[in-house]
Amino acid sequence: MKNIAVVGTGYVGLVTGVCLADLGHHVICIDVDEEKVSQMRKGHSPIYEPQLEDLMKKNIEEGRLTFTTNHAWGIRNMDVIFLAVGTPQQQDGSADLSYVQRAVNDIAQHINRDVVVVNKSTVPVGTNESIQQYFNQHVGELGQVDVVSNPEFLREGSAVYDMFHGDRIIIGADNEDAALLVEELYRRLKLPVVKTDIRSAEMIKYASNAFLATKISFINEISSICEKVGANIEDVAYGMGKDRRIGTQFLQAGIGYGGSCFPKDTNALVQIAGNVEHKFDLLESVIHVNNRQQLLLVKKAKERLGSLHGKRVAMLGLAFKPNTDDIREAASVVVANELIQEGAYVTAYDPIAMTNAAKVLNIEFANSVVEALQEADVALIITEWDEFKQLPLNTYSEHMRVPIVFDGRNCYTLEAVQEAYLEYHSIGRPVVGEVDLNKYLYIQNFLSEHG
Ligand SMILES: NC(=O)c1ccc[n+]([C@@H]2O[C@H](COP(=O)([O-])OP(=O)(O)OC[C@H]3O[C@@H](n4cnc5c(N)ncnc54)[C@H](O)[C@@H]3O)[C@@H](O)[C@H]2O)c1
Ligand SMILES: O=c1ccn([C@@H]2O[C@H](COP(=O)(O)OP(=O)(O)O[C@H]3O[C@H](CO)[C@@H](O)[C@H](O)[C@H]3O)[C@@H](O)[C@H]2O)c(=O)[nH]1
Repeated sequence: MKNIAVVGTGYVGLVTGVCLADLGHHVICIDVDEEKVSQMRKGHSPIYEPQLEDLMKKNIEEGRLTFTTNHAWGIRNMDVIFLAVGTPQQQDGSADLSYVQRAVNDIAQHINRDVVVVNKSTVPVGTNESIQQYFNQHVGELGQVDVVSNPEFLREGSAVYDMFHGDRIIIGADNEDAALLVEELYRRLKLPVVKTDIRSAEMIKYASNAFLATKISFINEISSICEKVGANIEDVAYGMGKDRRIGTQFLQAGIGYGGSCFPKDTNALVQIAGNVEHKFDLLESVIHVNNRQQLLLVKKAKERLGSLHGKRVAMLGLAFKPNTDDIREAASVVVANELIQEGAYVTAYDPIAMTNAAKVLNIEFANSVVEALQEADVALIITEWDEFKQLPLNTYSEHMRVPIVFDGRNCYTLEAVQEAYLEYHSIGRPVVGEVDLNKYLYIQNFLSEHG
């Protein structure tokens, strides 16, 4: 069992640290954020991620997992140092490597022996070679540093599960011994290992995310055509997915992909290609389709209601996907800002992500689905939380002023909706239960005037 430091305790760093500790290694997690570290020391996870907190507490209690803000304390005498700091998007779409540079500098100052540095941050091709050169120049006689690229493929919301059940572990290294050491760290997981050179490992990460994003934009384009030709996207995707060469996954049509990875990594890959004078037309289209898709519900609602000015809009869901509190690059942010621009009154509800959303959105937040739907003229479903999927469908008509729902995640079957009193618009499927808006509003006005 090894002594391991993990630098950066976000989604990737914390989950990696906790899981490596659970595999029996001694792990110290280092972060510059004092508040986060003090929470984690008490066994509290700063992020919402199923199973994570229980596993953290268990490994803290069993003495294999500690946390610090002190790089010197965390780095010295380690066998392996994992790097898992953020690589956010810059204005021009390229990856911001300043956190990586800072962390590499922090690590270099404290290395006092031979060590393997394993990079889990998603970085442009060639970055890990630059990191290797930096260590060669700055660590000197104190120890030999070998840099290994080990990109991460976990999904938020199922990060712990993915760590233990991933499809593959990618190890990109120029030094065979360093690659073997990293393989050994994960051996107990019994997962397929792909060993390659550093540049190919870096590219595998971007190409994988870009391919998955392409599948999503492709199915979203097909869904728009389905709406016009009278086909049903759910059946189309099911039928396509039955072909094993296509596969069933990532064919869920919706309001586009969000999150901290696909948007930034697709943009970064366009930049990486551009740097070597390759215009990545296909990926640029994928991004363009996604940007358009995120606004689809607002466009449809506007067309249906004439104008959204002064209308009460209930937004169900804010997280970029279920089972996470993350709203980075979430469609909800784009949708809410567009609704405000259109002059609508927006009330949103999300089971977990409202605290994060309140930091960036100037809208009203409700304490429940029912509170969000109260007197609404239209409801938009943004995230497919189970809570929304399991909602009795008459809840909409019982609480909304006009029961019109635009479902961006196809949460309900058309058969179920047909049974309910509801006008239902979804993605790539026919509209169900169209109400006569004029008659509806007339009755509503009559009732409010005459009690
Ligand atoms: N979030 C995901 O699902 C996911 C999945 C696969 C890969 N990735 C990649 O992994 C990397 C990390 O992503 P994330 O979502 O975990 O990031 P994050 O922003 O959630 O966390 C990064 C952490 O690093 C800390 N940090 C920054 N500089 C530091 C330093 N010098 N020393 C110590 N700590 C420092 C920050 O305080 C923060 O807690 C990114 O490159 C991302 O693209 C993310
Ligand atoms: O069929 C689908 C599948 C996903 N999505 C959307 O795509 C986005 C991303 O979803 P998902 O991939 O499940 O979540 P992430 O946590 O962003 O994980 C992706 O990004 C990570 C960071 O790089 C990688 O590690 C993972 O392998 C990769 O799946 C979300 O907005 C989803 O709603 C769809 O619209 N349709």
